[in-house]
Amino acid sequence: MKPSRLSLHDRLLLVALLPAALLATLVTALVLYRGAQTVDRAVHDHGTAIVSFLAPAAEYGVISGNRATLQSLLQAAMAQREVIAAGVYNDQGELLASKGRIGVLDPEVLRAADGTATHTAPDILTVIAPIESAGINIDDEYLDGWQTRGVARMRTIGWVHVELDTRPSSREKSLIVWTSFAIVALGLLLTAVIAVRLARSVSRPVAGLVRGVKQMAAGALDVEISEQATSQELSALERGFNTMARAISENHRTLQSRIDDATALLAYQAQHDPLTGLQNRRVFEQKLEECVIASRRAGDHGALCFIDLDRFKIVNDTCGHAAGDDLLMRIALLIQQRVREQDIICRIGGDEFALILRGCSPEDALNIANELRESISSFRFDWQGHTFSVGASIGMACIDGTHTDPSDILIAADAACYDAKRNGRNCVIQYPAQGCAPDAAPDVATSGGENTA
Ligand SMILES: Nc1nc2c(ncn2[C@@H]2O[C@H](COP(=O)(O)OP(=O)(O)OP(=O)(O)O)[C@@H](O)[C@H]2O)c(=O)[nH]1
Repeated sequence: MKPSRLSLHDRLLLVALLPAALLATLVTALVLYRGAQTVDRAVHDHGTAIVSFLAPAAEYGVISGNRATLQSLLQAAMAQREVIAAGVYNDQGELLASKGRIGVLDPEVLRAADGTATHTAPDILTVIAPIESAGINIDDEYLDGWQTRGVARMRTIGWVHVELDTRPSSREKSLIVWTSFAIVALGLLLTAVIAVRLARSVSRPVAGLVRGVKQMAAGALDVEISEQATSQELSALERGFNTMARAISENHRTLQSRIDDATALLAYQAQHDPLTGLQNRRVFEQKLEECVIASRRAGDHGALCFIDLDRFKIVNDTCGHAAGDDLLMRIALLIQQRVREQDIICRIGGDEFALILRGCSPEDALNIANELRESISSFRFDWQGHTFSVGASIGMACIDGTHTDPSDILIAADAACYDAKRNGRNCVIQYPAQGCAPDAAPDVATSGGENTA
C-alpha cells in the first residue's frame, strides 16, 4: 500500500481535531439558533404582556372617550422597557391617543390583528391587541346565564398598539453569537493545544524509532535513541529498540573481531610456513623482486642463498616424520639466529630454505653462507636415543643489478645448489661457479643408532 503523504503527527492531529471541530460547529449552530429564538420569544412575550394589560385597562377610556385616561395608560406603557411608541384606536380604527413616534396603522391591519406581533419596520416589533367590552346588560346576562351569554356579547371597541425597539434584543443576539464563537474558539484552541501535545507524545518517539532504524539500515550500529515516550507501550518499544541495537552492535563487534582474527590468521597463513613459522615461498618471491628492483635502482646489492639440507630423508626414515618436523623447526631457528635483521629467511620447500642477504657484498655473502653451513653441520639433533647431524648444500647467486628478472637469480642459485650437491654436499657454491670447495664432513652422522649417511 502506498504510504500517505500525511505524517503520523498530522494524522493524529486530524483524528483529534476533526471531530472536535465538527462537534463545536454543530453545538455553536444549535446554541445560536436556540439563543436567537429565545431572545425573539422574550421580546414577543414582553410585548404581548404589555398589550394584554393595556387592552382591558383602556376599555373605560375608549368607551368614555376620556383621552386623558388613555394618555396616562399609554404613559405607563411607555415606561416599560423597550417600548418606544404606543397608541389606542377606537372601533373605527381612528387613533384616540398615542405616545412616541407611532406608525399609524391601517384599520384593516387592526381588524386582522389578534394579539400577534409583527415587524412593521426594521428593529421595531409591533404588537396589537383588541379592546373588548362586555356591554352593559348585566341583568340579561345574569338571567340568561352569566357564563354563556356574557362571553357571547363581548365586542371589539378598539385596539391598543405598542411598538417595541428590537435593537437591544439584536445586541443580545450578537452578544450570544460572539460569546458562542469565543467559547468555541477557546475550546478549539484548548483542544488544539492538547491534540498537539498528544500527537507529539506519540509521533516524537515514533520518529525517533524511525530515525534509529534508518541509521541502522544505513550501517550505523552504535545507535541509541533518546527515551522520551510517556506512554508505557512506546516507552517499552524505545527500551526494546535500544536493547536490540546494543545486542546487534555487540554481536557485530564480536563477529567483526572474529573476522579480523580469522583474516589476520589467513593473511599470516598465506605468508608463513605453518611448521617453522618462517615466511613462505610466495613472500620470498615478492621480497626477491623488491631486492632486485632496489639493487638496480639504488645499488643496494646482496645475495640469494638456496639452502638444501643433506640426507634429511634419513631422519624421517629412521625416526618418523615427527622427528623430521622437529629437526626442520630447529634448523629454521638456528638459521634465524645466525642471520642479520635485514636479511630474509624463508622456507620454500620440504628441506629447502632461501636466504636473501641485503646490503651485502659478494665476499661478505659468501662468508655468511659458509658460517651458516658450518653452524648447520655442527648442529646435533637428538631424538629418542638417536643423534643426527645434517649438512647443508648452499647455492649462492649475487643480486648486483646485472639481473633484471628475479627468476634468473632463482635459476642461478638453484643451479649452484645443485652443483653443491653434485660436488659432495655440505658446501657453498657461488654462481657463476667460483665457490668454495666442499667441506669434507659427512652429510649425515648418527650415533646411538644404526642410521648412517
Ligand atoms: N618430516 C618432514 N619431512 C618432509 C617435509 N617436507 C618434505 N619432507 C621430506 O623431506 C625429504 C626431502 O627429500 P630429499 O631432499 O630428496 O632428501 P635428502 O635426504 O635431503 O636428499 P639430498 O637432498 O639429496 O641430500 C623427502 O623425503 C620428503 O618427504 C616435512 O614437512 N616434514
